[in-house]
Amino acid sequence: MASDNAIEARGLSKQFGQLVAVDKVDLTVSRAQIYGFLGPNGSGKSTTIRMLCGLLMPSAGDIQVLGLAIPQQAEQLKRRIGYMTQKFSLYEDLSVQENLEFLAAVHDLPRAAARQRIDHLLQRYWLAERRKQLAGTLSGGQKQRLALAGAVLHEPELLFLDEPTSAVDPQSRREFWDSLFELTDAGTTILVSTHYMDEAERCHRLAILDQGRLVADGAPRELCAQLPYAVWLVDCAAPRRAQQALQGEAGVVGLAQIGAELRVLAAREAWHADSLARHLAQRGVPAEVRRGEANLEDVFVAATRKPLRSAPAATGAAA
Ligand SMILES: Nc1ncnc2c1ncn2[C@@H]1O[C@H](COP(=O)(O)OP(=O)(O)OP(=O)(O)O)[C@@H](O)[C@H]1O
Repeated sequence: MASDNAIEARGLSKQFGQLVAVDKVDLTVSRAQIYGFLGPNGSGKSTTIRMLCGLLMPSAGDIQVLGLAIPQQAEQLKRRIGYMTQKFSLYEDLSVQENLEFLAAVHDLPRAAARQRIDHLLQRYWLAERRKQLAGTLSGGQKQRLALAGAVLHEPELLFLDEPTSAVDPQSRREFWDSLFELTDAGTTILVSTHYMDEAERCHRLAILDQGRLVADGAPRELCAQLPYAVWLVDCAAPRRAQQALQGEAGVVGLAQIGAELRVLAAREAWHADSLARHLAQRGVPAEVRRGEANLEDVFVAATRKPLRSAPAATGAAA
C-alpha cells in the first residue's frame, strides 16, 4: 500500500466485544490539507483517530501513515505526529512555560533549540505574558492555545486534533483555525474531528462517520452539490405548526426551525414549492415556500439519518 498520501487506511475496523465501533473504513488524506471528521456522538471518530495514531490496535484493516505501516511502526511515527484531544492533557500545576519545557524534554529537543522554539510558540499563541501562570488557571481558550503549542512543539508533519475546540468561544475558535491554516501552509497535514458545521466547512475535505461506517467523503462544496435532496425554506407565522404538518410525510428527510423559518429537506421528486404551500394551507398554516441552497448541515442530516418509517416518496406527498 505504498503511497505519497499522509494517511491511507483500508478496511479499518475496531470491535469492542460485541460493539463494532469502526466498520471497514477506507480513508485517504492528502498532505498539507485539513481533513475533517464529522459524525454523531459515538460514531467512531475518536476510535479511528486513536488507531491512526498507533494508540489503539485495530481489529482489522491496513493503515499507512506518513509512509509507515501502523501499528507495526507506531514507535517511529510518534516523533512525527502531534495529538491533541478535547480533554486538557497538560499539567495544571506546572506553569505555561514549564509545560512546554517538559514536552521539549520528552521529545529530546536540544536545550538551546528548545528555548528558542518555546519563545517562538509563546509569542505565536499569545501566551508570552502568561508564561509563569499555572496552566490550570488559564481560560478555556488559553488552555487550548497552550495545548496546540504543545502538540506542534516538535514540528510534527501530521497533527491529529480530536474535537480541539469543544470548550472555546467563537472568536477563539476562529483564531485557532487561522493557526491551523498557517500550519498547513507550512506543509503540515491536519486531521480534525468536530461537531461544528462552520469548522467542517473550512476543511479541504471531510469524512462523515455514522455508527462506525464512512457514509460520506469529499470536499464540503462537492458534498453539498451531490446532495440528492432539495432544500425548501418555509416562511410562515407558525413554523412549529408547519413542522408538525410535515413530520412523517413521505419524502421528508429533515425539518429544522431556523429562527422564524422552517427548513425542509426532502426527496427531490416528492415536493415542490406549490405542493408544499398547498399541503400546509390545507392544514391551516398559510406559508410562502422558496428553494434554499444545501449546506453541510443538510448533508450531515441526510448522511446520518435513521431510516424513515414510510416507504417511497413520490406518491401522495404532492396532493
Ligand atoms: N475502550 C472502549 N471500550 C468499549 N467501548 C468503547 C471504547 N472506546 C470507545 N468505545 C465505544 O465505541 C463507540 C465509538 O466511540 P468513539 O469515542 O470513537 O465515538 P466518537 O465519534 O468519537 O464520539 P463523540 O463525538 O461523542 O466523541 C462508542 O459506542 C463507544 O462507547
